[in-house]
Amino acid sequence: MKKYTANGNSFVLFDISKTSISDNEKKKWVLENCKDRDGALFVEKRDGIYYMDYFNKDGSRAPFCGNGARVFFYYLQNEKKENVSKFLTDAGLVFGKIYNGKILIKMPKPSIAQKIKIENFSGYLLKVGVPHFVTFVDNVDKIMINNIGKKLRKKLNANINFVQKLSKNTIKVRTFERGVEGETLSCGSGSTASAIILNENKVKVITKGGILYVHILNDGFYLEGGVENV
Ligand SMILES: N[C@@H](CCC[C@H](N)C(=O)O)C(=O)O
Repeated sequence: MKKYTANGNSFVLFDISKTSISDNEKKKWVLENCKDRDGALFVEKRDGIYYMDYFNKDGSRAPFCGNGARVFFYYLQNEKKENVSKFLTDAGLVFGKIYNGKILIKMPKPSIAQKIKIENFSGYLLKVGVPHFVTFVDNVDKIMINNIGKKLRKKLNANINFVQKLSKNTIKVRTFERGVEGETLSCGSGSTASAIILNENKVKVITKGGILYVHILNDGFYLEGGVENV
């Protein structure tokens, strides 16, 4: 078992590519080893291609994790020395590349954002591999995220992102994550969902765990950030 953080989002990684274990065993490993972590990544191989199976710390499986995908790609490149450019997830095939020492992941194709109003918060519901609610607020630091974040997460069954616009293409984001049932230091798919709503070509996302960049290119949305081996 290895431990990583990616912009403050913390994971354990189990490489089971040479064996296979049941879903019940996976859940047991997650609950036993994720106490101080946000989630777990299982490295597997299916029909000759690497496959990322992601679990939140509460043992629930999620089809995708943006920061987790960066860790997964880092692990394949740097630890397993595998010269691969893509891997499978439950949200589809994901492409990765290394750019200036940072890991860039092409995010799953987002769904069309749906505008809603809930508990006095206007915002957008959209899926970037997993469901997100994005709401713009005046001061993100003033949000009582463990109260209102929790309430919205329950009502919408989504990850909840509170976003403050700092300049044309810089935002500050705090995320209440489903399956962690609390605020994480950053969320890759939540940062991407927030940048998609901002709708600029390159968005700097400031989170409690550090800085992420979301690039909006012709062929899709790319998430850039560091990975630390801890
Ligand atoms: N931290 C992740 C998202 C992980 C999944 C999420 N908690 C869910 O269950 O929807 C990220 O970086 O994208």
